[in-house]
Amino acid sequence: MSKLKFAYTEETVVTREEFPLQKAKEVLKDEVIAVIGYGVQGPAQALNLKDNGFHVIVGQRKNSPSWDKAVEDGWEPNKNLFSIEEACQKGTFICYLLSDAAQMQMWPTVREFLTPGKTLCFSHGFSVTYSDKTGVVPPPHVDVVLVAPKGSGRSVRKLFEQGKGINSSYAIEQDYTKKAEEKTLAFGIGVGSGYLFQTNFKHEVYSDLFGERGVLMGALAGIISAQYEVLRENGHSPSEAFNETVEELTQSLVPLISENGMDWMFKNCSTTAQRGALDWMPKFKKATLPVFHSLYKSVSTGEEARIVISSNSREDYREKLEAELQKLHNEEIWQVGQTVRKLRP
Ligand SMILES: NC(=O)c1ccc[n+]([C@@H]2O[C@H](COP(=O)([O-])OP(=O)(O)OC[C@H]3O[C@@H](n4cnc5c(N)ncnc54)[C@H](O)[C@@H]3O)[C@@H](O)[C@H]2O)c1
Ligand SMILES: CC(C)(O)[C@@H](O)C(=O)O
Ligand SMILES: [Mg+2]
Ligand SMILES: [Mg+2]
Repeated sequence: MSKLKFAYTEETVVTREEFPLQKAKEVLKDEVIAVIGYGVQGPAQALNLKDNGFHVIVGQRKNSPSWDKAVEDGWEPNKNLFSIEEACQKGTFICYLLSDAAQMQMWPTVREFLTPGKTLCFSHGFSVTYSDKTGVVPPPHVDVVLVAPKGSGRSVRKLFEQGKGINSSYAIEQDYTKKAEEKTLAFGIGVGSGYLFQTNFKHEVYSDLFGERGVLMGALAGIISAQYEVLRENGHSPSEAFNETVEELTQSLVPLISENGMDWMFKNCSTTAQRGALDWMPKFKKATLPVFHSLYKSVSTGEEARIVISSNSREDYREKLEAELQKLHNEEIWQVGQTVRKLRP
């Protein structure tokens, strides 16, 4: 565990060099890790743990598409794939990876199996931070911890298969055994984290909800849509509008930002582009800053959590969501994208 300087601030970071896989396996050697839920994060974390040699079982609702997916992925019913209840009973380190709304619904069941000394692990601070809405209040005799990969479950698995890793935040909410931190770090290394940085449940959920509604997904999708629309309204062809909005962003410029930062990406564009981007950057910042302020407020007051819980708990939630995503899929820009992607050399 080292203290690293991030610009002017010192933070705690744990790397694989400091906490090797061998040590992680030693720390968790007597634990049965039960991954509850096999949606997006569940498969990635469970498969990475299994491939890394941990004792892991999966708990999932029977007769569900996720159960069938688990079987397809090689999990065997009654051997290492069980109902949620059975897995919670067998597991000593319970990794709660149902959707956030489902965590709330299944809580009365899961709570029954939290006997003294077990660990309850989350990948999001949602259920515990908004306990006034979710009712998720863990008993005092368990460790309550968090390992939150900072990316989609798809990337968690893909990067692991490529021999790389994603970064994760970690937090300890309750340390009953006095070994919570060691176990959490071992688990974080086990699921394939490249490194782990320290947070707390509240900061994890606030930043995560803010980020995904903002730059990572909501704001990104919004400004992409706006720019495409203006280009199309002004007579630009679909391929030109798409290339100038999405394709160049993902294929050329974001990889440059990833390699060496925004300034370096700017340095590798023309002086014409630099002048215009530097002039327009503050205008976009000014236009969006109030939106970001109201978004943070909506997160910190619990309004976003309330919306998530009320909409995701509805019977017809999946169908409604599918219809919304289908609408996005059918938009001209994303239809054009299908053709453009096929043209990539
Ligand atoms: N999706 C991601 O990549 C990602 C990334 C970081 C953190 N997280 C966090 O990880 C956790 C799991 O998220 P996810 O996106 O993998 O979940 P998900 O939406 O994919 O759902 C996971 C499982 O919940 C089950 N489920 C849904 N409703 C249920 C119900 N009423 N009763 C019982 N089971 C039910 C589904 O069968 C599914 O297998 C959440 O806390 C989420 O915030 C997710
Ligand atoms: C992958 C994300 C957006 O980082 C995650 O937070 C999620 O909720 O799926
Ligand atoms: Mg999230
Ligand atoms: Mg996230």
